[in-house]
Amino acid sequence: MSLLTVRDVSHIYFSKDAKTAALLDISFSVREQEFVSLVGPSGCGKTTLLSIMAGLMEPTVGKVTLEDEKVHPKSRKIGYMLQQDYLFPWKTVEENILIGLKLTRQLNEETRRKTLSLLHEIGLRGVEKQYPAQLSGGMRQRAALVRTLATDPKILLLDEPFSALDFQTKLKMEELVYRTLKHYRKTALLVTHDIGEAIAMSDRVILLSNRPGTVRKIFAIPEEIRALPPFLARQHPDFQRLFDMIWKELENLEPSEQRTPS
Ligand SMILES: Nc1ncnc2c1ncn2[C@@H]1O[C@H](COP(=O)(O)OP(=O)(O)OP(=O)(O)O)[C@@H](O)[C@H]1O
Repeated sequence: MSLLTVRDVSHIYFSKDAKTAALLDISFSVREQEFVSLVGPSGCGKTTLLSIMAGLMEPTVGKVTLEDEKVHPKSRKIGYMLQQDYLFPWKTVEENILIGLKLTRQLNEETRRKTLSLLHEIGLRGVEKQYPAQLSGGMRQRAALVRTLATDPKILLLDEPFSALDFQTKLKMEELVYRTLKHYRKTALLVTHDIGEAIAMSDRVILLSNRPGTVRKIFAIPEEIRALPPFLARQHPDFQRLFDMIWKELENLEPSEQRTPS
């Protein structure tokens, strides 16, 4: 069943002396418990599309619905995780991960206990009273993941959440996010520049064209790769074939100076 639907979305940025067409006629849907990635050339409108899906921006044309209702920025059904963790530096880890619950008036003994137990499950026991500056980049992103999951959103929108991390930490975070979202049966949409990450984590990969971004192709990841966690998925014999297929499509789209494999 479709959880989130993007229907005929186009977006134009208007400024004083210019018009920038960012997205053109985008339609797709995300099913419950599905993990979908969005990849595409730099500047093709991925972040714009994610902001529209989060209800933070109104598209020029078209609409996005979540469980058949138009998305809006205050919806508790949407969780957002970004490249920067945006933890409040003056608040402890515990205060940070409980902030969404507090703001949405859902904080009680049970939600507090559940959130702290999630913090412990993902390996952050003992840091509750510490401040974000005392944690490593990977630990901060883990805390940000707990904060996002605390309010029990229906869908998580992930905007390059691992791109600021070193390679080893990034692989560990991919694994952790994948396992946590599968365990809690969450639906997710990931924007990434990393084709390997998209294949390893997703059920489907949507490739956008150059700006204005349109849906160029949707790749369904074969069951035998989908069933594996990211680390093992990357070692599957068909992984490289898929990577090359998407890379080739992307390469045809990129301006020539940007053609370097990631
Ligand atoms: N506020 C804005 N006003 C005008 N133009 C904008 C604005 N925000 C984005 N754009 C333009 O819209 C296009 C799409 O931007 P967007 O950030 O959505 O792309 P992206 O695919 O996420 O980029 P990247 O891969 O580099 O992160 C770009 O050409 C960008 O310059």
